[in-house]
Amino acid sequence: MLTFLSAPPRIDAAIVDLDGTMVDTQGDFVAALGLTLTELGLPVVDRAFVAHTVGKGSEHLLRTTLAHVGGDAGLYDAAWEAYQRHYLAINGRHSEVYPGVVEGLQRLRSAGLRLACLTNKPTAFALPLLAAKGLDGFFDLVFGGDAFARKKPDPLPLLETCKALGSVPGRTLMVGDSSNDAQAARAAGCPVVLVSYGYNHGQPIRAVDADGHLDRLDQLS
Ligand SMILES: O=C(O)COP(=O)(O)O
Ligand SMILES: [Mg+2]
Repeated sequence: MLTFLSAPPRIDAAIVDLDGTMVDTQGDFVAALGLTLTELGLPVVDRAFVAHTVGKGSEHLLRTTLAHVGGDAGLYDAAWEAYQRHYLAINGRHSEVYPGVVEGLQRLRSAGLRLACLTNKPTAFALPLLAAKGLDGFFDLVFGGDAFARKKPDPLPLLETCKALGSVPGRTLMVGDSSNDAQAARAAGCPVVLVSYGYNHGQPIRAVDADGHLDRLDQLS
């Protein structure tokens, strides 16, 4: 499965990140934040701001956005209610599956691996997005950022996902797009490969320690 690595580990299962790895969701984040900020009478944010800020969950994105546009921290609860409402209404409308993702997931499944999607996005956003993009059928399990007590880059969500998959971390491949995924994988003891086209807080992904870097998920072979 990881023949592009010099010493490929044996893999029984894979954990795949969602935003920036399988689906380019930047447009959904910009749209839902725009509707939320407009409702609150605040200025909107652009794509570049979202690309730098996304990755540590929706609560972090919203708090950072409010601070960036000069919104009072006391607005957070109202903003969170509005953001969830708007995000669920537009979920997937401004998002695209990256080239090679379907083929890559098909390869992982044909290799007999159990698959989980593990994202920092709330589970209630992740499930309908995967379904809308026709990706839900690939996954035995889907866990969002609210599924466990801590989010990536903490290793806890990976360790819990390995347990749920019935697979040991050393044989469970993490596929992600950011240092959150890589740090969580390293701390959990999972091999990790990173895609080159995602968000990674606006930083170069090849500088992030990983077992390999891919330009498309169908390079997994
Ligand atoms: O919602 C986010 O902040 C990013 O989610 P991800 O873990 O799927 O990249
Ligand atoms: Mg990601």
